[in-house]
Amino acid sequence: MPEQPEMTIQGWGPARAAAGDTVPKAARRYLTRELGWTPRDTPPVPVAEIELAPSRLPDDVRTVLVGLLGEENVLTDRDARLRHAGGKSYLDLLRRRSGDASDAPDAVVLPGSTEETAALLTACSDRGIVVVPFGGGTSVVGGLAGMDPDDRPCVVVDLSRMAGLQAVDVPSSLATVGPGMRGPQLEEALGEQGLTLGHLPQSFEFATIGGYAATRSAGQQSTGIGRFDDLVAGLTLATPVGVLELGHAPASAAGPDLLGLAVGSEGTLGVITEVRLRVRPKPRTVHYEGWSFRSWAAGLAGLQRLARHDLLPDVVRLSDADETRANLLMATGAGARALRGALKARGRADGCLLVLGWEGLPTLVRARMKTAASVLREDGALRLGSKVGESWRAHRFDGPYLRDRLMDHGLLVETLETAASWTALPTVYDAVLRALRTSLTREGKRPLIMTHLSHGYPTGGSLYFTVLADRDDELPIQQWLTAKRAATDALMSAGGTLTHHHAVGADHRPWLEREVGPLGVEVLRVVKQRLDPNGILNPGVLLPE
Ligand SMILES: Cc1cc2nc3c(=O)[nH]c(=O)nc-3n(C[C@H](O)[C@H](O)[C@H](O)COP(=O)(O)OP(=O)(O)OC[C@H]3O[C@@H](n4cnc5c(N)ncnc54)[C@H](O)[C@@H]3O)c2cc1C
Repeated sequence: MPEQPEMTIQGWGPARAAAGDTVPKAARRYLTRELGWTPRDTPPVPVAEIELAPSRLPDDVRTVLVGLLGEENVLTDRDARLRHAGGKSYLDLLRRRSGDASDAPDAVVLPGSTEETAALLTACSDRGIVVVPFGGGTSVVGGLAGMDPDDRPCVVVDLSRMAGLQAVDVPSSLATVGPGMRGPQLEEALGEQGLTLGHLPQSFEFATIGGYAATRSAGQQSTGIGRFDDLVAGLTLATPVGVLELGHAPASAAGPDLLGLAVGSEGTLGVITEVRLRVRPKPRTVHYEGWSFRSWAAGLAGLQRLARHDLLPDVVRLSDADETRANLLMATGAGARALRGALKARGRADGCLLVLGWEGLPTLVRARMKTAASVLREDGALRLGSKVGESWRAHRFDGPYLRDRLMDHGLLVETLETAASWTALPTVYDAVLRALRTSLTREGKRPLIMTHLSHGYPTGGSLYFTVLADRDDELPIQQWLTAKRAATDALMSAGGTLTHHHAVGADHRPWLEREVGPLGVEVLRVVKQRLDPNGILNPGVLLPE
């Protein structure tokens, strides 16, 4: 199996790049002007200085776990515990960069099969040990916080030993995959058989199949191929009280959908130990292109019409005017200069950029593109060509690397997302911008909020906000918590969902009751009580305190 590189502890990627480790000049200039930002050096403390309390794993529990998994698969060393402390949200990174690893587990265990996982869950349940399933560690909602009201010792279950493509049923387009497998390795293995899964979130390089299923992830192509929920045909869930095998036939009317209950359970009901995925042939044609709309409202209207006529492409990404301007002004090179010039010449300097991606059989792609183009032109859209689309595609995984560099120089950088109906989208958009601007504006400092619509549906779409602001060096955590709380209240009041794809985690759980109602929360509690009677599975996430 291809190797899966280890993630750095205080940021994104396999290791911090030594060369070119600065904010590009154009971005520095633009952000200084926009934000009232004072660029300064705010590097992370050396990893060796991160504080870590001694492991609290009782000796007798360690002996039991070693008996089940082998000495080499029960780790209590500093490096293993630090690598499994929390996820990759802005707040996670702030903590790790400041030397705080108080959320690190007491031990990391690596089961190799469903049977071993089930046995370790029963052992931990019997002994009151908290268990947090861990995929790629890319949660941005505190999904790995391991917070337990009773402060019991905590074990992280790392699924990287279960990371293989186990079987492919080509006629049925089904692949059976270990939960710890990451996207690039899965795509490589499927590609050898002419197949693809096509799930491409921005965290693609490090997130895992089990993590996608546990959080109901959405990828950049989810408009075309569906969200991860749609790609899961079945899965195996190991719980402290037994193993559930869910999803056998291509479709079923045998009662309520238990598979749907496991997908999105965020490690609170069990550990996903195998996933059966719907795969497809690799596309024969791939075409990405850029368009420009005069305004955000015109862009939304254009996409809405495409959605109504079932003409949405596989990738849809409409940037608002602020995101378009920021991307154009921070981009460097001859291509970016030419695009800026062309847009200015055609009176579109303040317009909104739309990236569309089409994949599949050549004749179908051509026909879909032609029909969609005529609809978009009726809405006043201007075709910019494939260079713009290809440039976005080439850089689509760059964002998190730049985030590290911006954090090195005193910036707050975070994202949030929601989804709403076509009718509610403009109100949700306005409400979130207002809330973020109000909470992040201080003397001489204002935030830059860049928004795009991605993931189009017949009934609406998802909004994704990227927030940059000069960091409050005294109270950086409080600064973001205040803004996030205001934005979440605003988007829910305006008709948006609590989360379209980041999941609930620890950060969103105070709002879950508002999303599903008190009875909805009660139903989830009853299911958890049955599968996890001692409440050891990821106690700090999903369900409100
Ligand atoms: C830079 C960046 C970009 C991102 N972009 C996207 C995006 O485009 N789309 C998107 O949907 N998300 C995105 N995310 C969020 C994150 O990548 C997803 O939530 C992803 O699905 C998490 O996968 P993971 O393997 O890293 O899971 P982890 O972070 O390890 O875990 C996430 C949650 O799932 C649980 N879990 C993990 N594995 C299992 C398992 N086998 N069984 C049971 N529970 C399990 C954990 O306990 C935790 O609660 C992004 C995150 C970052 C940092």
